[in-house]
Amino acid sequence: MPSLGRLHLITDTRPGRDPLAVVRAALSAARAELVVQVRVEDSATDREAYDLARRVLALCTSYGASCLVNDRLHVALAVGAAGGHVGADDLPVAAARRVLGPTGVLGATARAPGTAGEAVAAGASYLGVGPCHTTSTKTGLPDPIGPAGVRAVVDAVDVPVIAIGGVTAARVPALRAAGAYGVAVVGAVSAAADPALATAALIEALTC
Ligand SMILES: Cc1ncc(COP(=O)(O)OP(=O)(O)O)c(N)n1
Ligand SMILES: Cc1ncsc1CCOP(=O)(O)O
Ligand SMILES: [Mg+2]
Repeated sequence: MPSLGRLHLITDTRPGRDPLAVVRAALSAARAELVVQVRVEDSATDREAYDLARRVLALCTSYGASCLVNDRLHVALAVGAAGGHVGADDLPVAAARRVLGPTGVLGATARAPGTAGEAVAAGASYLGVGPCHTTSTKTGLPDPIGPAGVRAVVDAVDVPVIAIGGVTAARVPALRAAGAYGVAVVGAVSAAADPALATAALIEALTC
């Protein structure tokens, strides 16, 4: 399995956004270091998810970057993505592992050491841990766990921890100091005036 990239860009497909333009800009800055996770609204059809994932994967492939699909593992398999990401409302991790097979990249959401350990035992190859900070991109989330919460999970598992939720370049050093392998972002890139510049700043912060 190729090593996991440290910067995960999650697509923002809310109305009025242009996820492909953002992915193009981010790839131009991060190139093979980027992981793009295709995430669509729950209301999107499988056909819409498939069409976006196919386009994102083609862009990623041209830069040697990886593409994952959130929630809809059948879409990940259908387009030939590297893997997928599941959380509490999705397939259980063990079932997701069976769907993706032994070599697929499988991310699982966790915010506490206990559930993190269970996810790894069930087959997760990385963990998305958060929300680390307040986010305006997703509603209904529990309180942020901060870098200390990230550290607690990092100490409990032996897979890469990807910190998520309100991550900005300025917040990366504290998350890395807490042991995060990398970060996942929506707004820090998608809402930036210059998504390529914002991506470059995140990569710079991750490589310091
Ligand atoms: C890297 C990463 N971490 C966490 C999540 C959140 O997944 P989930 O809890 O299933 O919530 P949705 O994204 O499906 O709304 C993620 N997607 N990626
Ligand atoms: C999908 C998801 N899960 C936890 S926070 C989040 C969204 C993160 O978005 P942002 O980087 O804009 O805070
Ligand atoms: Mg999910």
